[in-house]
Amino acid sequence: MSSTTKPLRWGIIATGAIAQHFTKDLILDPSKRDASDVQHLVTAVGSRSVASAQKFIDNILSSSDSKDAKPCGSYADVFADPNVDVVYIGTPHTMHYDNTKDALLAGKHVLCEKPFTFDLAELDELIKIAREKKLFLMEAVWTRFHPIAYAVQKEVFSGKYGKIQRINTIIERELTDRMVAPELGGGALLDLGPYPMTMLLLQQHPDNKSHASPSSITGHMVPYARTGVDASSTWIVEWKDLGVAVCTASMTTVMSLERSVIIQLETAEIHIDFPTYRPEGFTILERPSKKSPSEGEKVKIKRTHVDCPIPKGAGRGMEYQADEVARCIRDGRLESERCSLAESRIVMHVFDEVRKQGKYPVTEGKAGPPKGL
Ligand SMILES: NC(=O)C1=CN([C@@H]2O[C@H](COP(=O)(O)OP(=O)(O)OC[C@H]3O[C@@H](n4cnc5c(N)ncnc54)[C@H](OP(=O)(O)O)[C@@H]3O)[C@@H](O)[C@H]2O)C=CC1
Ligand SMILES: O=C1OC[C@@H](O)[C@H](O)[C@H]1O
Repeated sequence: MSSTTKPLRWGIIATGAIAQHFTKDLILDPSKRDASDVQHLVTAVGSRSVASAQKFIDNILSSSDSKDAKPCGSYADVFADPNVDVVYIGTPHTMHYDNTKDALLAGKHVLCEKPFTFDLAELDELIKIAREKKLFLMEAVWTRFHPIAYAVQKEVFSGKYGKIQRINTIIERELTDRMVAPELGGGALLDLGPYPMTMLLLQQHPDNKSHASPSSITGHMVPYARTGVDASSTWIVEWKDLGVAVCTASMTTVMSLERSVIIQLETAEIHIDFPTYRPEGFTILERPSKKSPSEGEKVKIKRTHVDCPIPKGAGRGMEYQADEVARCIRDGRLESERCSLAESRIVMHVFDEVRKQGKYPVTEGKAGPPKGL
């Protein structure tokens, strides 16, 4: 850590599971992951109860440079704190819009958990406010910053295996109460769907900020009997000239499958390991020729496994996105190129369409029913 680096001062909103994971990674020494140009400090923690904020500080921050973070018994107190530069939002989905909006209106930069918002209309409003107020805004798509994301893109865009023909990507996780609560925007699509979409977009858009919307979206949802949200969703997305992708997000089964993504190129397949949200390796399977084998012919496939671990000294892998936020804010950039708002917009647009076709139930959350139902 360079002593001249000015720390970015974070306010953490909510004290739940992911806010804890993120904050533990955030306070790790950046120089241990070759990120000596940034420094992070947590200056405030906001919760619906001040006791919970204090407990979070005691458990997570007490032996760090951030030990003096202020416990706040409301999110509003964090937004109003002059010692906070950027707010991390770790509340349930249906609160992301209100929380992000309040933070932006209070003049804070924002990093918000996935899914960014409940629908595209909400996201567009947030982008408008951020641009008007010249504030940084990004969805916390941590996988985009993992070593494997860069390594797979390098293989795909090298051109040596030809163009992408198809992508097949799947995520499966055991459900929790939050994940099936309609009023919290529960369901497989919104909770898990961002990961297949990230895997897909990383391979489709080398510049990470294409504005092209898919030429077709077809969605199917299987309801979860107890609450009516989607227990699993499958959607097919197609871009002109970019091949077709089949994505699945499911809470019905949890299998130890061998791969989370299959990228089929003209002369090779790339299989990315599980789990879809944090893979650390992939296999390249090269075919000897583009032609189909003749009957009885044994095709020799060359298999190369590539390890891409989150390096030792790093945490769970949530800190890389925080480094990106710090660099963007330091350099006066209002948006990340690697995790662009255009890509988040495509995700929300696809989800809106899948929910419409899959007949996702009207939510009682603050965000209201998905537009178009
Ligand atoms: N990037 C990633 O890898 C992950 C991202 N996520 C995303 O993070 C968000 C939160 O998920 P997660 O941390 O698992 O959820 P939790 O239920 O563990 O935590 C959510 C927190 O939000 C606050 N909250 C405010 N209002 C409510 C409410 N009505 N009901 C419940 N909690 C409320 C609470 O904090 P308090 O009491 O302090 O106010 C609560 O602890 C989700 O949008 C999810 O998609 C989740 C897991 C992984
Ligand atoms: O974002 C997520 O990634 C990891 C999963 O365990 C979690 O349920 C989900 O919200």
